[in-house]
Amino acid sequence: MIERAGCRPYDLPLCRAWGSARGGFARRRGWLVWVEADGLSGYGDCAPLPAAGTETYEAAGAMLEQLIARLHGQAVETLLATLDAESDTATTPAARFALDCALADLASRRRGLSLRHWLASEAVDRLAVNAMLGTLGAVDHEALRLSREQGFRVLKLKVGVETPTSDLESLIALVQHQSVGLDVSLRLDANGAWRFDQACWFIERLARLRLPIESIEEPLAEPTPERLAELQALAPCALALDESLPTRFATLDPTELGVRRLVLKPAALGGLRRTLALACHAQAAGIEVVVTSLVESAAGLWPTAQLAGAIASPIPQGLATADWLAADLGQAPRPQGGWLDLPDRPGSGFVSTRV
Ligand SMILES: O=C(O)CCC(=O)C1=CC=C[C@@H](O)[C@@H]1C(=O)O
Ligand SMILES: [Mg+2]
Repeated sequence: MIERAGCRPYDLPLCRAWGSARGGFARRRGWLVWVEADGLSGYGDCAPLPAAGTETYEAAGAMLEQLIARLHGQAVETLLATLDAESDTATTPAARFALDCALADLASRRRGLSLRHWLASEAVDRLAVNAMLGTLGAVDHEALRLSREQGFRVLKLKVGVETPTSDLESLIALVQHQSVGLDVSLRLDANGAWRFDQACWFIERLARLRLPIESIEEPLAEPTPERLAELQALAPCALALDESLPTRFATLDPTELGVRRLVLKPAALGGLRRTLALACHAQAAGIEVVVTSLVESAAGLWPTAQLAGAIASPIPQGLATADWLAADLGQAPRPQGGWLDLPDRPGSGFVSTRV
């Protein structure tokens, strides 16, 4: 039975501004959510980011208050099941994700299991992760070199902030300057910047020039399955849906979206087990999956990484975002040599260090 629960707001500055074709941010605001039962605590993070598909900060705060008010005296398993049942129709995924994580953290601690093993017995302990370098126009050769030296083999860059012509020029310059392509490839994220004709132009050139592109997230401003399938047929790499992924999973057929890959942000999809179910469904149908963070605090990054461990996709995961934050709520998972090793301890791994 939940004996106590609550949340407290946080406001964390970034080391440098995050940019994307859907706009950027210089700080992350949210709430650290906690639940307590049997002398144990569980933590979650509510860090709404509407550009990535969540509700607004105000809507998340209001929903969090309602969700927390109904916890007291309820059994953890009942609450988890209720959240899962309601999530498909909910319009407040970030608030639900926070509570889901706090309850799942508590439930897995109670069972003495890491959160990933609580989610899936065949979970892996090690994940390949990509580096996130920022917008293509702002990235310098030094950052690229450093990431390679640190052991990252997939480097993610935001495109679509500049014109397609200018992005292509920058990419060519970057690739020529560095030995990208020998052992490193680039993951591009257009965040819905391009018209169909612009995307075709860009992708045809990438193919012709044989640039070492690992995948492209959200190429289209109007991402219909038909247009995406046409584009995917032209592309020399996987195209991925991210923020435009439909959230009503019950009726979703991953093979009919037109792309080879799904980027899953559990904080934008409303919960851990619901994202796990979608990932299993997609992988069984031959669609690749990548789990990524929402550039949130350690309280959200830990359960997101644990979920990725449960999903066990071999593709580098978008979990190397802790270094973007100049302050945090606890120690965050940090990759070494391009890999993230997940701890064996019970729960998500998050320990709150600020009071
Ligand atoms: O995928 C990664 O490596 C990190 C996460 C990431 O890139 C994102 C998180 C949140 C908002 C977005 O701008 C961006 C994305 O769209 O994938
Ligand atoms: Mg993306």
